[in-house]
Amino acid sequence: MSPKPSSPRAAAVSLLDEIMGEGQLMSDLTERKAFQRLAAQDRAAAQRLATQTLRGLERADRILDRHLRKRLPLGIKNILRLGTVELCLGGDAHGVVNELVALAPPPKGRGNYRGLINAVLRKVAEDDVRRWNDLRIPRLPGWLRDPLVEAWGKGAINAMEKAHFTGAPLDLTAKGDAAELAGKVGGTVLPTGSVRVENAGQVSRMEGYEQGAWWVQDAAAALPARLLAAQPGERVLDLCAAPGGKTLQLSAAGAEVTALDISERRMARVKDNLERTGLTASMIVGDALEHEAEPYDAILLDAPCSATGTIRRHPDLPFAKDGSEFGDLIGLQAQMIDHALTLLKPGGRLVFCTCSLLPDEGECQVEEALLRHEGLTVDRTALNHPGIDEKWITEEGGLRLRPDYWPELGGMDGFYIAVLRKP
Ligand SMILES: C[S@@+](CC[C@H](N)C(=O)[O-])C[C@H]1O[C@@H](n2cnc3c(N)ncnc32)[C@H](O)[C@@H]1O
Repeated sequence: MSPKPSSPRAAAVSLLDEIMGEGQLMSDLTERKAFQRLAAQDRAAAQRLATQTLRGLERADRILDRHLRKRLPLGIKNILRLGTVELCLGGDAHGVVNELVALAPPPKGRGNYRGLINAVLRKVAEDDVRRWNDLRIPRLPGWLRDPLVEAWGKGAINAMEKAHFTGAPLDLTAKGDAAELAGKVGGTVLPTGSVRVENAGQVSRMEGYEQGAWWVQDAAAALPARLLAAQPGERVLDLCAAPGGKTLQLSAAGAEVTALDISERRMARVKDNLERTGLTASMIVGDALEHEAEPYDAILLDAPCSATGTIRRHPDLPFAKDGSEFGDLIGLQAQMIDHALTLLKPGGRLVFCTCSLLPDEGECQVEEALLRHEGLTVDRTALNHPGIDEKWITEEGGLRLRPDYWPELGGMDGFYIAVLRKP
């Protein structure tokens, strides 16, 4: 069931239905016309409701299991999940229950979902709200938890799940001076140079947005371009560029940047971002594997990947995906590394990175690239950057970033980064 998104709650339930029922990602769904027809504040509210429901889904299901005797259609279950999470997070019972009851179809024959939703949510409001904080931190689904436990151990995964449940603050990259920006937006400068803002409101209303003084970019996602350390006038290729956070960093460093991405729709966002910030880059819509050009001084390859490092910000991913596409992505990443090396000058540097927690998309890719390409080396000295903890450096000389790092500062996205040097 997919109610018309006439209100934030209706839109949030539709998002949940399509994420869990059809394997769609929230970032794609929120760009659709039906969603865009909502007012800006309703869109934000719907996303917030769907996001908090996904973060608390396991807890909601544990509570609901005590009240439900039979399997329900996904749409009805999602109404109950959203209501349970809202009530447990302090939502007003009267308003929440009444509106959610109306989202179910009217009673027909023996099916009365409205009556069921009303009865169950009222019980939740009376009996279960106080239990919420005693329930365990929601776990990742087995298809993702198992390989991650194998890679990083149970303790680390528990800590990552805590970070996923907590969510993420807003991180900005300054076009100019980070300390000055932090002062203007009421943020703090992180050890690696990003600016972190707690409890930020609407991004487009923040100081400096219109002037393009900064862009939104997680602290971990800002590191690949920092480690590439582009010099003024260098020819740099951003091989999978959209929506363009790293392109902006390379351009702000004074490099002559070519930004390439296969997606025309996503490249339009690179264009918007360049316009807002007053930065420049040549833009190409095309397949990275087919790109030919004069050799570049440096290449940044932020390859398409499982995005499992971004679950703090995108809690829909574990519910929309099941890992079946990851094998193809791993193959594509290796092909991209090989092709990127053909586009690089001798002595040039290739920064390979993925926002993934899976070693197959990080450490293993680099180990295998070193075996395939004689003379290719990992530049460990490039990791000599403020804020980088030695413990993050991997055996092969890359950088492993995880959501459970910096817990006292508010965490970071999961990422893998390595700076490779062509012989
Ligand atoms: C991780 S995202 C890049 C994020 C970007 N670097 C940033 O910082 O904003 C990966 C990108 O790879 C692009 N992509 C996927 N397959 C590609 C291909 N064969 N050639 C070029 N780009 C591709 C996707 O469209 C997506 O925008």
